Amino acid sequence: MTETEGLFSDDAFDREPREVVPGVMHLPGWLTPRSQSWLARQWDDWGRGPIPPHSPLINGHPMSVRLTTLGWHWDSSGLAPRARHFDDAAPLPVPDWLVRWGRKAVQEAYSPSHGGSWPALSEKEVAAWAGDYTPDVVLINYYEPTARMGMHQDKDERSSEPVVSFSVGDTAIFRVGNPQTKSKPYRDIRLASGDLIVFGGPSRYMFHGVPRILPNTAPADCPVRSGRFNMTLRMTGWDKQ
Ligand SMILES: O=C(O)CCC(=O)C(=O)O
Ligand SMILES: [Fe+2]
Repeated sequence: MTETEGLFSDDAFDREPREVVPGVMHLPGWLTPRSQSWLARQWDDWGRGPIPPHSPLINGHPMSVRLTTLGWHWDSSGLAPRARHFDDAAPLPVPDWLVRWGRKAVQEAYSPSHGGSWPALSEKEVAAWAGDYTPDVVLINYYEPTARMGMHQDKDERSSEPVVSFSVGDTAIFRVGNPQTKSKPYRDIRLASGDLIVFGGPSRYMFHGVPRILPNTAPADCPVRSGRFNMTLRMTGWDKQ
């Protein structure tokens, strides 16, 4: 990015909650530094679980991120209760505290106080809906500063409830696309450490990706010294039986 682009990008002005496009709410700095540290520490514990961080293959090529999951296993063929390539291990469960964070995220992101055009519900209606939000799968990605993620849709879930995404560590350029194509129109926004983004409704199946990580941009007190974690909470709508 040139200096001029940096000066005039949307984010240079605005670290307030905002609707990026209908259904996509960005709440900068939503996680406290303490919560960010907590999440970073969990990665170490989760990584020692039955499914160690690994780079799934997409069309035979390893992704540049390292991934582990909670609740369900993910690979390019979709979600499964057990991990074929890891001795059929079952992932660790989604902890209750993370479900609660997901509910709070949905409630706050879609609060009418932020002026989003979707879902056009009252505060009370949003609270009732958010109270039922029960994510049963979490994908946790670690990006080295050189890692990226190509444009894709999150569509392995049957449920169309929103995706809740938390970021910790270096800032990412996050590409908010459209539901039809991997190409334009899209908008690039910065997801910094502690940012929350929620995408649902008309944007639940938008294409999105991470074209770039901005190295050495994590806050000084962030326990992630290099690179970035992102975790996405989702409801699968699938039954394990
Ligand atoms: O790292 C991000 O912000 C996005 C991750 C993502 O799109 C995914 O895990 O499906
Ligand atoms: Fe995604």
